[in-house]
Amino acid sequence: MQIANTAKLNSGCISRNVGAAITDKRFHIKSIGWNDVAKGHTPCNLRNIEDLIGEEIKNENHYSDFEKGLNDKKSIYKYKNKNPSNFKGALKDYFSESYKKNKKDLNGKNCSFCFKTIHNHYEGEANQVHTRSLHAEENAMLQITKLGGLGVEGGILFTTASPCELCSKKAFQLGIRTIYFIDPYPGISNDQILKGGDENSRPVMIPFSGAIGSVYQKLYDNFLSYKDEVSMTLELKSKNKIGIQFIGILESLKNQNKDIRNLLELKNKFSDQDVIDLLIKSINSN
Ligand SMILES: Nc1ccn([C@H]2C[C@H](O)[C@@H](COP(=O)(O)O)O2)c(=O)n1
Repeated sequence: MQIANTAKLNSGCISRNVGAAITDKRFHIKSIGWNDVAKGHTPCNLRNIEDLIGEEIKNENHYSDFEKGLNDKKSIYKYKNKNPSNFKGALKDYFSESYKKNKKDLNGKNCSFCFKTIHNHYEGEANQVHTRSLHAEENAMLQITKLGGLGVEGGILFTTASPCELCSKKAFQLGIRTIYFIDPYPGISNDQILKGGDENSRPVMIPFSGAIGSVYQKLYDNFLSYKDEVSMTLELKSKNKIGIQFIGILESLKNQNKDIRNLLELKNKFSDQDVIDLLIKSINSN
């Protein structure tokens, strides 16, 4: 899950960042994904409403024809209301006034917009399908297909947000048997998809428990190599064993601790107590 959690930092979605990792049943990693736009599309965090709400459209290739209000003449799609009649108009209507008034409060931050939120707002819907990104789980599944990996039947999906209905169906179809998740994502995917069908093939949803993110890092990061830590802990207690064997450790710590640096530079000989005091001080200050 820590790998899925790290993968989510790649996401350019401005609504939610999600990471996923798929393993086989023995926890060998098969693929990693995060929510991201289709290759070649520009992530939302790099786009700016200013490109679209002015008279002239800027940075054209970062926006779809639909967003630019240039719907294909043959398209049967229409916004329900006359005003705004297209997405460009909707974006202006949604943002223009508040943007003009409060732009300075962004302190130079890019004014990105969420297509899904605005489109749904004018449609009067709450449709998750309008997200520009592929979902993290979906991207992890597609990575296996794209790069020709082995099957994941019986495998495990780790995802930082529980899967939506579409990704749940795909997980089911791939034969994934266990889904670990952190945040519950709203919707009926669990009741509608994962608890449907053949009981013997249903993936089981398990809320993740354990250290994650910076807590994981704090818990597992070594201060010293474990070998040195054990020998130091055991041998510091027995007199006259210190001397030379700990000079190596002190050397490796000297850049982190100025007391150790001073001691190594000023003294040729250290008493056992010097070494013990410094190491304890150094461990405590870490
Ligand atoms: N299980 C999930 C749930 C959501 N998302 C992604 C898709 C969108 O990029 C964003 C949507 O978040 P929200 O519905 O909160 O706007 O999160 C995802 O990758 N996996």
